Amino acid sequence: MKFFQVHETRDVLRLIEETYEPLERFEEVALYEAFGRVLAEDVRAAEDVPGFDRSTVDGYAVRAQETYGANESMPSFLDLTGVVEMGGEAGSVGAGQAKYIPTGGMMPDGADAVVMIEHAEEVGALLNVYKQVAPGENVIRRGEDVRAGQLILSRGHRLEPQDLGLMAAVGVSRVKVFAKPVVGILSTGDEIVPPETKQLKPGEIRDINTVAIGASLNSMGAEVIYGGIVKDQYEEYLARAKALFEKVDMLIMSGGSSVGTRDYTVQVMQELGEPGILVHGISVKPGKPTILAKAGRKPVVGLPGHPASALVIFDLVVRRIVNRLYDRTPHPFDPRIRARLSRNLPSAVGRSDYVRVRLEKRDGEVWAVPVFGKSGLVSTLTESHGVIEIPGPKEGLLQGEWVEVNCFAGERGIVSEEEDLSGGHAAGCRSEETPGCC
Ligand SMILES: Nc1nc2c(c(=O)[nH]1)N[C@H]1C(S)=C(S)[C@@H](COP(=O)(O)OP(=O)(O)OC[C@H]3O[C@@H](n4cnc5c(N)ncnc54)[C@H](O)[C@@H]3O)O[C@H]1N2
Ligand code: MOO
Repeated sequence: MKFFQVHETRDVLRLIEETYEPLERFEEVALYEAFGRVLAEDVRAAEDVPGFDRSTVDGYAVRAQETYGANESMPSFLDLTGVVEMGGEAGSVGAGQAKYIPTGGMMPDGADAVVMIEHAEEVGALLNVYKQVAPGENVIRRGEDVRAGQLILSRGHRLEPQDLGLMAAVGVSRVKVFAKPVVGILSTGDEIVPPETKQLKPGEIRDINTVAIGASLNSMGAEVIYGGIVKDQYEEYLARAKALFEKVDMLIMSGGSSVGTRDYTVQVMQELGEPGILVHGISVKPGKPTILAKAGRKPVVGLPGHPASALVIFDLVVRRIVNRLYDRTPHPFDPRIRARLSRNLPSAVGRSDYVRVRLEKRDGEVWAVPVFGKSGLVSTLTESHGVIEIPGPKEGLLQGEWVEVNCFAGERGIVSEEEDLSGGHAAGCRSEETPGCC
């Protein structure tokens, strides 16, 4: 009799960290091409940013102590000695003097604060100052943003727009990044036909997983080689898997992961090379029949055929493996949103359950409403914004309990404007289109 030797989720996650190694292929790219790429080395600032003291307002560069006590009825009077030009030398401000300075202009020597133009008045060559300023007021100091020698970004960091801006500021115009991992995906099943198929024959279904998993990989910056659909026929499956395996850094197989008589994925994966199968069966629902293997240095994953299972396991397992290829430390907080559970959820002790939920706003609070449905139903995913975990040791969760919703990555988590849940964005979420969840 065949059965799964299921592994605890936490053991599988540890095994992923310990087993799979970073890619050793790098390339150098210009900043303009670096968005979304993962740094292959630490980046340090070679110089201070800003490189000189700058004004943060349009106003007058002064010596702060000469404005002390100034107010509307008793202004300070200073000699106006000139104008600071943008992008040029600023000269100096002596005792009793002031210079006009635009926002971002270089502070003249001797000046230590800027009076905003709203609080001063030019009267010929004199400046009346109506409000005192403290030393450093309205000034960004040299090196206040970044210090020369400072570590600004670490290896394994995925570059966001603000990171590119920071590197531009310190004069880093090209960066060494990990090569995009090339990931192959192969779907198996006699009943699976391409999505373009107009007329399905009895028993046929269109391939959902290839495109959905491919897009999930693209969202992580991977390059995808679509291996197509292969019949449940061992020799053909093995030949196609071997051919694809040669071209990729990681191989994903969808379907045939269970223990049925025509489920050949385990056998095929075992044939790809040593050390072979590491895990067949994880104590999760959905996704129990997941298979993890390694052939040489390359990760090989067998995803359960049910589309909802395949995508939940992508988020739980495959995402982490791709991050290992990038030597990327997971962000300390994933985009999550706290919500209250709308109903009791029982669960089997010893198994981690991942329950799809839709987020709803009721009386000013965000509620997580379970979206039930078998893992073969893909529409349950588009109706949900994320999943909640019921950890292995728990018997379930209670109605009204606060839960953390692990939001689906990218566009799968869109919450429409009418349903705007948080009035803002979840921590770490930068997408304009996904208030509350991203
Ligand atoms: N005796 C047992 N049978 C099953 C068990 C079990 O523990 N004992 N586990 C069930 C679970 S849970 C899952 S999940 C599935 C996983 O099965 P496979 O990975 O072998 O997948 P298939 O049998 O090939 O397909 C399952 C289901 O999904 C559909 N499918 C497959 N590929 C695609 C695709 N690319 N796009 C859309 N849909 C796909 C396929 O038609 C099947 O309906 O095993 C259970 N069985
Ligand atoms: O564990 Mo399966 O993946 O529920 O359908």
